[in-house]
This record gives sequence, C-alpha cells and structure tokens, in this order.
Amino acid sequence: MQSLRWIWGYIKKFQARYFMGLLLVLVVSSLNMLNPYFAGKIVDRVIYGHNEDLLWPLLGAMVGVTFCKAAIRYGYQLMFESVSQSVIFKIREQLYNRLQRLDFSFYDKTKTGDIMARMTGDIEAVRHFTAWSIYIIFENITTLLFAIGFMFYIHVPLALTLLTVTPIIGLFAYRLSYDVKPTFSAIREQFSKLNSVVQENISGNRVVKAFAKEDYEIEKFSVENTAFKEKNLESAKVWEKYLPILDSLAGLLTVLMIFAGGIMVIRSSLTIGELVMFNSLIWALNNPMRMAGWLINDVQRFIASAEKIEDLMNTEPQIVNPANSKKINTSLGVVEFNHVSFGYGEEQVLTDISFKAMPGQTVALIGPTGAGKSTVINLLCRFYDTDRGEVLVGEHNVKDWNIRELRENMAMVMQDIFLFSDTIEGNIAYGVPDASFESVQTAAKMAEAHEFITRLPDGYDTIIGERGVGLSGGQKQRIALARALLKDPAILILDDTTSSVDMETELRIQKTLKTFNQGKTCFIIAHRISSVKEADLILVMENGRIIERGKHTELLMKKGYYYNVYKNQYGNFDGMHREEEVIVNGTQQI
Ligand SMILES: Nc1ncnc2c1ncn2[C@@H]1O[C@H](COP(=O)(O)OP(=O)(O)OP(=O)(O)O)[C@@H](O)[C@H]1O
Repeated sequence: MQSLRWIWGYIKKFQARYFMGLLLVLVVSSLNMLNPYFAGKIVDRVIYGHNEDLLWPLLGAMVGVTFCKAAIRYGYQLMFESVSQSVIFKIREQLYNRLQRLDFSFYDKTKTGDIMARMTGDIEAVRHFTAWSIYIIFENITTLLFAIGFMFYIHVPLALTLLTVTPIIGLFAYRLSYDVKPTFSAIREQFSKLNSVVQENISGNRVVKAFAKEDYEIEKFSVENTAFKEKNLESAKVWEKYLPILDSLAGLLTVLMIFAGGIMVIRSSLTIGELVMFNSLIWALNNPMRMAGWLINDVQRFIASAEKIEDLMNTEPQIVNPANSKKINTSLGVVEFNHVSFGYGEEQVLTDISFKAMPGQTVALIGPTGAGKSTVINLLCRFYDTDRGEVLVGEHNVKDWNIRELRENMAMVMQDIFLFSDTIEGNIAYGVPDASFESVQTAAKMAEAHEFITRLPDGYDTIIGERGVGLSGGQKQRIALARALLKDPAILILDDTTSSVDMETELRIQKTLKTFNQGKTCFIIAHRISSVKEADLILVMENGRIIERGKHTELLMKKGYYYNVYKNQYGNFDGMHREEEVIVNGTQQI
C-alpha cells in the first residue's frame, strides 16, 4: 500500500490523462462482452432460428467491435506509456538530485553498483508497473466484473455454479502474493551486489590486469552471478508452484461450464446460443486467473524496487545548510581550527588540531601517510562535521555558512584526481563554465600544462577518456591544478598535487603559484620537502596530532620529525643545501 501511495504521488500530476486511460480501459472491458453476445445470437437466431438476414449485420458488428477495441487500446496504451515516461523522468531526476545532495559519509558507505541498480533496474520495474501492470490489472478486474454481471444477466444458476470456483482461486492468488514477496526483495538485493562487482571490476580493470587477477575476478563474479541465479530460481520455484494450480483451476472452470451448461441445455433451461455466450465469456474468468501469477510477480517486483528507490530518496545528507544561513561578507581567506577533534567512525582520526592561516599565507601539512592531513582539508571544506572544536572560515564557523557559498570560495586539487570524459578545455573550465578560452589557456600555462596540451593532436579540444585515461599521472595533476587555478578562489587547496610531476616542473609551478597566491590562503599537503619548504607555516602531523609547527628553517633547527624527513630526502647536506647546513649546524662548522 505504501508503495502504491508513493507512486500515486507522481501519477497524480498526470491524473487527467491517467484516468482518461483507465476510462478507455473500462470501455474496452465493456466492449469485450459484445462479441460473445453476438456469437450467441448468431447460434440462436441465425443457425437455430433460421433468420439468415441477421447473419451479416451480426458479423459486421463483431468486426466493428474488434476494430473499435483495437483503436481504443492503441490510444490508452500510448497514454499510459507517456504518463509512465513522465513519472520515471521525475523519479530519475529526483534521485539524481538527491545523489548530488548526499555527502561523503553516504558515499563512504554505499557501493556504486547499488546506486546504479537504483537508477536502472529499479526504475525500469517502476516504469513497467505504471505503463503496463496497472492497466492490465484494471482491465482484468473490470472485464471479470462485466463478465460476471453479464453471466448473471444471461443465466443465474450457471453463473452461480461457475462462481463457486473463484474464491478458491482468490485464496491461491493471495498465498502466491504472500510467499513470493520476500523472494523479490532478495533478488533486488542480489542484483545490487552483482552490479557492484561488475562496476568495481570495470573501474579497477587496470589493477586487475596488472596483478593478472582475471581468474580471481571471474570467480568472484561467478559467486555473485550464481547467487543471483539461485535467488531467481528460488523465486521461480515459489510462483511455479502456484501457476499450475491457478492454470488447472482455470481449466477446470471450462470443464465445469460444459458439464453444468450441457445438463441445463439438455433440460432446456439454457439455449445453445446462451451456452456459446458462456463459452465465449469463460476466458474473461480464466484470463485473470492465468494472469494472476504474472501480475502478482510484477506487483511484488514493483514493491521491492519502489521500497529501495524510496529509501534512497529519504536518505538525508548529514551535512546540511544552517536553518538561517547568514550572508557572510568577510575576509574569506582567514582559516582557523580551534581544538578540533574528529573521527570517521568510532576511532579518532584528528585530536586537538589548532592553527590559524591568514590571507596571503601558505600553510603546508606534512607527515606520514594516514596522519590525518587530508582529513583536515575534509573538515575545512565541511565534507564532514567536527566532533569537537570548531573550524572557522572568514571568522565564521563553517556550520553557519551556506555550503555552496563556502565551497564556491575554495578550489581543491584532490589527491585522487578525477577528470571527466570531456575535452581538456571542458575539464579545465569545469568550475567556471563561461570562462573565455584565453583564461583557460592562462590557467593551463600557470599549471605548466599548456605546452603538453598544445602538443596533443587536438590541443585543448582533445577528448580525454573516463577518469583521464590517455594522460600520464603528472599530466592529469596539472590539468586538475589548472582547473583549480581558473576558479581563482580565496582558498586554494593542493592535496599531493605535484607528487607525480618532475622536480623541475614542480619548481616552475611553485614560482607561478607564489604570484598567483597573493592575497589567497593556500593549503599544501605533500610528502616532499621541496613542495612545502617555502610555506609560511608548516604543520607536521602524526597520528592525528600536530607534533611540530613552524617555518622550514625553524623545523630543521628542532631536529625532530621534519629534520629526519629532510635528511632522508636529501641525504647528507651538500653544496646545494648549504643554507640549511648553516641553519642546522651553526656558522662555526662551515
Ligand atoms: N572516508 C573515510 N572513512 C573512514 N576512515 C577514513 C576515511 N578517510 C580516511 N580515513 C582514515 O583516517 C585516517 C587519516 O586519513 P587521511 O586521508 O586524512 O590521512 P593522510 O595523512 O592524508 O594520508 P595520506 O598522506 O596517505 O594521504 C586514516 O587512518 C584513514 O584510514
């Protein structure tokens, strides 16, 4: 019922068209009674009554009714199809919008394959139900009711005899519906799992090939595929158990009609023409019974899919705009973390993080992998909310900001670079779609990407494959950097952005960034000392805490973690790093 109420919420908008369609179904159901009536009349009046003049008009009427029904059916099928397409258009749109609003914590938990199953198979089940199942059910029920009414009109005792079988059929149909529902939910679940395996395999096909794990992947797929087959078979077993029963009952109905009707004809309480009418109408009783299994199948499939879609639509993002998000006009680049602690789940990832960055400053985060550097950035962009403490941007808690406004003032090059299957120009202009070609080029030049782009056969019009296939790691990083620079944000975040770029190119990028960053707050996460040494403030992180802070020279003097990393990366001090040697060892040793 809940699923029907839910789908009605969408059909309601097109109710005029939908009810018009149902009305036409009703007309066809009533027209279904005419041909059996005319057939009976031909037998009684033309064949036995020898009134041959009536033959052609009655046959003509039968042909007329047949064409009329076909024309009306064509009309209402179009109506149902157009309503169902509009309905699933809306559902698809709402689902997609919901997916845009859901935050990182949702995507952390949900598999892409599950989402794809919602957007494809489940939506198709809803379409099938609105475009086909509803009207077929309505047509079967109304035809059945008209047939019962008409049978009572023709001959009450025979009608009553036939109706004795129908409650038994109803009972089996109900049992089928009850038993088959859980099997459909199980099929939908398994379909999602199968989808996830396929999706992961396609996304990770390079890893699969690199590790020569094709056989393992085939085996993994086979497990889920077998489970999917089993679930379908379990479901089929349930309804196949009932289908022959329903079918046999329908067959028995014909036998019962011939038996009881024959006796009545022999006893002259029924004419042969009337028996022919019953015989022609019996399909109207049989058909719903034969179809019941399939239709219940469809309805249960619809319910299972509708529940899943509804679940997704009702999933609320955890990061939401404040009730009265203030219009914040302030110095955007001021970023402050005040005693911030955070964990993605139970385990604490950040502990008591505090620092302040002013516009024009560059803050670098360095530390071992898993130290929590990217997590700091996740909180700054409000991809997650802090557990304790506050994150301030422009002197206001990020929770008071309108999320879109907050993020519009930031540009980020993420560690895991994602490029769209679009032209290079389209990718760079992603954040500023109306940017001129010149500004796209300028951003690419700043990111040291212009040169290699112009060397490509189609230059900026080169279409890059999904996730940037066809480009090297360093090239992808530079395009992503250009995309961030074009946005010209108040806060620029570079998470491991130049890790795949050679030292020389990195140096040139750093020089350009120095001019670009004037007045902006820049966050750099890196593992290379060369990427962070120019920063105004370097935060060294370990196990979610800041263990050292200061400028490059200050940190070297501390001879702690940073100093060790420096030594590991540069080896023994040499001429090139004489400046640092002076700082660390003092002047007298030179
Ligand atoms: N979405 C997430 N859900 C649960 N745990 C996470 C999530 N993202 C990161 N973590 C965990 O939080 C910790 C800090 O991760 P984070 O990515 O911030 O480290 P990092 O210092 O940026 O590491 P790296 O230098 O390798 O990028 C790690 O233990 C990681 O496993």
